[in-house]
Amino acid sequence: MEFLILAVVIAVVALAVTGGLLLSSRKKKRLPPAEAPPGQGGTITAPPREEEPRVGEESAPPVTEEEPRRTIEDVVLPGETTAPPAPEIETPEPAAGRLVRLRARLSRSQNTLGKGLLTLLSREHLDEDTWEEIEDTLLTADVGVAPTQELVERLRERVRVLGTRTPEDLRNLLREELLAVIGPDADRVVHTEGGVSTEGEERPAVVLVVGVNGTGKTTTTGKLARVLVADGKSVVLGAADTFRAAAAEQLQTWGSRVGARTVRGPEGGDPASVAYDAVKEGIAESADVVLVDTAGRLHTKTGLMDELGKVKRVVEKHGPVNEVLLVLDATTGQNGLVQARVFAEVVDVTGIVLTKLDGTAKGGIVVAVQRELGVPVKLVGLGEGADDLAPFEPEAFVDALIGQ
Ligand SMILES: Nc1nc2c(ncn2[C@@H]2O[C@H](COP(=O)(O)OP(=O)(O)OP(=O)(O)O)[C@@H](O)[C@H]2O)c(=O)[nH]1
Repeated sequence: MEFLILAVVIAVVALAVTGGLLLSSRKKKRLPPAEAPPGQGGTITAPPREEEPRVGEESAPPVTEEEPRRTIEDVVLPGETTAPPAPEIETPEPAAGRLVRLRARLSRSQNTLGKGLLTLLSREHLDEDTWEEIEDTLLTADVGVAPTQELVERLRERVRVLGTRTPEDLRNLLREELLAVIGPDADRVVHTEGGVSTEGEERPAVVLVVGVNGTGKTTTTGKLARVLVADGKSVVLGAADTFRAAAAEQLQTWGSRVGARTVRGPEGGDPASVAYDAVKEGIAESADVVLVDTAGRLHTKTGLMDELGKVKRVVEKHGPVNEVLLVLDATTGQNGLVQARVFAEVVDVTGIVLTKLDGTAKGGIVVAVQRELGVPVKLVGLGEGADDLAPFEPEAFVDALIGQ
């Protein structure tokens, strides 16, 4: 019995010893080969944790970035700097007469408003139905309710007095009445006369460009710079729309094409400070005009008011703002009028720029927006081309509409 107990004890001890040996040999296998760092006499040091291979990395070949081969021209010697090639300065088209040159772009308004009205007025019997159609044509072209009623009233009166109507008579009559409702005598000049700054220095004229993002505001600012350069003015641009990084980039590209410097701020920075710096730069450069592109997020009226109000106040530290141009997209119709109202409550708008008039039959918006704000349309956008922004001339506009 004693022998039996002794044999069992020996067997258990033997098993325990063998198991222990096996475990220790496995652990050793997982350790990396021992390294003897210089001067440490073969002390085993485990590599730092992050150097242990991670899942999926064991089989991947080490990534070695191959340096691109440089030619002798690429090597920059100490003291040398690489300057980007200077952009070619363009000569913009003269601003005068652009509307006449671009008149064909008004073809959609021409067909619905101009030719549509002429066809209706030429009917032999101008009965109530025809007058209703004339009214509808004007309303469809976004002329607005009150101006439409006035215009129809005037046309009825004059047609009655006229008696017999030749096509020529009708054309002249319509031309005169459309012109009267647009306002031939309004001041449509973009005022760019400089002055004297609060510090007594020569000061450039300052034009703030406001409007909802997406109406073509930044492009319009860039195109307006070209109009001014074409008129012999030197321009500095202020990229105060700091909420859209691409806007500053876009504006700078427009500026560089006509040699106008663009003052930018950090993305999301204070628009008022960019506007202030732009005017400061304009004074330092003795520029004629500083054009400031502002941000137009219409999220809340108070937010907009705070932001635009601040930009204007800060800029006015240098001297008064000459123009506040409101950019509106002509294709948005009534929505554009709502925007116009909000902006007019926030800043004193002095002129309207109607963009995308080339893509709409709603040329009558010119009348409606002027009525809404009591402010003249000064410029119209008639295409995506760099020189497709034209000073608004009522005569040329009406002639284009009725095909003269
Ligand atoms: N057809 C036409 N396109 C225009 C006109 N004015 C601007 N555009 C185009 O409208 C497109 C959209 O412009 P927007 O989205 O308003 O861009 P943006 O000019 O940077 O405007 P912001 O967002 O205010 O900075 C651009 O491709 C412009 O070239 C115009 O008068 N006619």
